[in-house]
Amino acid sequence: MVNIVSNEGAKVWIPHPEKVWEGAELQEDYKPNKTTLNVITDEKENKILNVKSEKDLPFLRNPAILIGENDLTSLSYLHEPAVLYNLQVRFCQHRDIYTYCGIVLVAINPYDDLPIYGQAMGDLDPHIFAVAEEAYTKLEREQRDQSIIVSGESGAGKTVSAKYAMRYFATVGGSATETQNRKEGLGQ
Ligand SMILES: Nc1ncnc2c1ncn2[C@@H]1O[C@H](COP(=O)(O)OP(=O)(O)OP(=O)(O)O)[C@@H](O)[C@H]1O
Repeated sequence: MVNIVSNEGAKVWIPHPEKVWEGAELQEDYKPNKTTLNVITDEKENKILNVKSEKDLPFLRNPAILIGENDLTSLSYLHEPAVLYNLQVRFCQHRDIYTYCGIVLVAINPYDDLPIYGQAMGDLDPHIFAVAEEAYTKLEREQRDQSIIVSGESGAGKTVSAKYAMRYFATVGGSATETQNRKEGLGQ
């Protein structure tokens, strides 16, 4: 994605050897004939970026009001640093491990037992139960098989996610069967 707005004062992401990305602010307007761009990082360090063409311009940061959105598609700028930062803010500040990206649910492995698999859950909150519920509702409404694809690297949490999806199905499916059994038991 090429950033179009590159004026002095623009908030950007620049590569960092350890943090991967760090926040910075342009100290001058970008002009096509320039090959460098002065920035000042959030740590107040002056840096000079090599900019041979528009393609080398740093990624623009999203406005602060959008940070922490529960759906990545709501972000004005959707690129690697924007995605990572949004997920980081949600997880580190609010312990939210789930974030939507459209119909995809992104899950961060918290390596911790969080109290997020109980009953209380907002309708719009991204959650593995919400994904399972959507599949189950469509299964019933459309009478067609549904698939949930769980992917990620080793240790990412695929088995645990699948387990919670199965727990949801067992709960809603189980209660329907129990209701049916009860009805049959009552001769209904
Ligand atoms: N939602 C979660 N909440 C708490 N801990 C989790 C969660 N997801 C994963 N973990 C932790 O991470 C460990 C690894 O997760 P999991 O076994 O699901 O990974 P995986 O993607 O299936 O790995 P592999 O591909 O190697 O089988 C779990 O044993 C658990 O300790």
